[in-house]
Amino acid sequence: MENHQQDKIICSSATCTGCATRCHRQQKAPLSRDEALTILFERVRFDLAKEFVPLSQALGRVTAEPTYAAFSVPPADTAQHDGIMVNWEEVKELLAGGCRVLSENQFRLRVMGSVLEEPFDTVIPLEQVSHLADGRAEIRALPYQGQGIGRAGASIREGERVVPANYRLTPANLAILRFAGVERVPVWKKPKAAVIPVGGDLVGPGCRPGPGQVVEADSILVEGILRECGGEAWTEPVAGDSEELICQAILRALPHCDFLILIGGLGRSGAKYGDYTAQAVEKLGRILAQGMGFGPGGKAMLLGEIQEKCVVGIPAPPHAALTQSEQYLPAIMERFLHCPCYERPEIKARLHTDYQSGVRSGYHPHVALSWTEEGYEIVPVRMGDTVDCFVNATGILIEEAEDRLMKKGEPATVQLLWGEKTVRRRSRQSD
Ligand SMILES: Nc1nc2c(c(=O)[nH]1)N[C@H]1C(S)=C(S)[C@@H](COP(=O)(O)OP(=O)(O)OC[C@H]3O[C@@H](n4cnc5c(N)ncnc54)[C@H](O)[C@@H]3O)O[C@H]1N2
Ligand code: MOO
Repeated sequence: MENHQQDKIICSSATCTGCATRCHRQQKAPLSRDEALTILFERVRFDLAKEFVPLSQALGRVTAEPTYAAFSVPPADTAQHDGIMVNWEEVKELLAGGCRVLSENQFRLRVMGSVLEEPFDTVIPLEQVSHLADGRAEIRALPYQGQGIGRAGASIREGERVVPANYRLTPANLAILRFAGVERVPVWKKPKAAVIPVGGDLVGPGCRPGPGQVVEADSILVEGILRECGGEAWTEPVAGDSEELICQAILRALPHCDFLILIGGLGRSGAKYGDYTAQAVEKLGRILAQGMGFGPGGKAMLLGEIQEKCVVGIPAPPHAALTQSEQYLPAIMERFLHCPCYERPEIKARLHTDYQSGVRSGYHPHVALSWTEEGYEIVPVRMGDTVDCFVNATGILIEEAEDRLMKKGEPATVQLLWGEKTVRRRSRQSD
């Protein structure tokens, strides 16, 4: 198990970088996000039940099975335009005999959408027909056989697969399902997550924090990301700083959710310094990975399992919660829903300043982008729980290498938080 807390040689230094102890914490490379998720996905089940929902409630839901057309559309052969229905063989013979005039019983005037009538098999559009005063019709040329007919099932065939399984339903999908006679669709039940903030220093929403206190805000971030991915999430009361209180909160929430998110109490010094979350997870289940790659916050990130359910520990400093939640939670939701949850286009851009990646991991900070004549430039935002980081950032800088000084002007990968229209509109003025 890659759990640093179980290493035998471990120092108690608060700063775990480059010290002389050479403990296991320094010698082991942290797991990457993908390695940690692979361990989680191997050990924990991510099963969801199916449910049928009416089309009116199916937007954005993910299909659990393919859906098939209940009937053919159109249900019968129909005229594709206003015109006259004719029998093609009869018209051919008339024209061969040098006559272009049809008597009243040789055609029928019909509007678009009219069902084809025996013995007719072709529709000549009105624009190509002259009506004579005596009720007869004159045509100009021989149409091709079957011209102007929309065949039964030409749009949709009865039994045809309309939407495959594991497909997130769009408005267009709902329209074609309705057209094909499907009114209830099988979808995966939304993955349900209970969120438990941990910390005696937290005060509720709308409260003014006193010295040493902070408003509990990480849960609304986590809930929002989960909902954007198609999940259902709610926040439990804050758990105080003790193993027992955290265990009680976990056991209260666990029966009602598919997976559990704990926020905070994950400091690497553990219980010795008042952080009990990892200890509580170990007491009730097991830690599968802790202390993963890329900062901010990766050192405290935890994945575990309690009663066969996935447990995620998110570091609490808000910018760390932001970074880690955005990188882990959509991946977990994708595992539940078998379909992409959060797609961010990646671009290459040039660094406007030097950046230092994490000492024992990579770096995924939020950044602003500046749109210039030569393309995008990556401009830092003010880190931490700042408006700059939470509002003005338009991308995430992706650097996997550890302990690397990225130099000004160097190309780097950025995940865009929006499409380019928004990113350019919010383009940061760089100096
Ligand atoms: N001895 C060490 N201490 C710490 C280390 C370390 O390596 N050695 N790493 C630091 C780093 S880096 C991180 S990241 C944090 C991980 O912190 P926790 O997840 O344990 O966070 P807490 O201690 O519970 O809280 C930190 C801070 O965040 C604010 N906070 C907490 N909960 C919320 C919430 N729900 N909403 C908004 N803000 C929240 C609050 O100001 C807390 O004081 O560990 C460091 N320590
Ligand atoms: O891991 Mo933390 O880098 O202070 O947020």
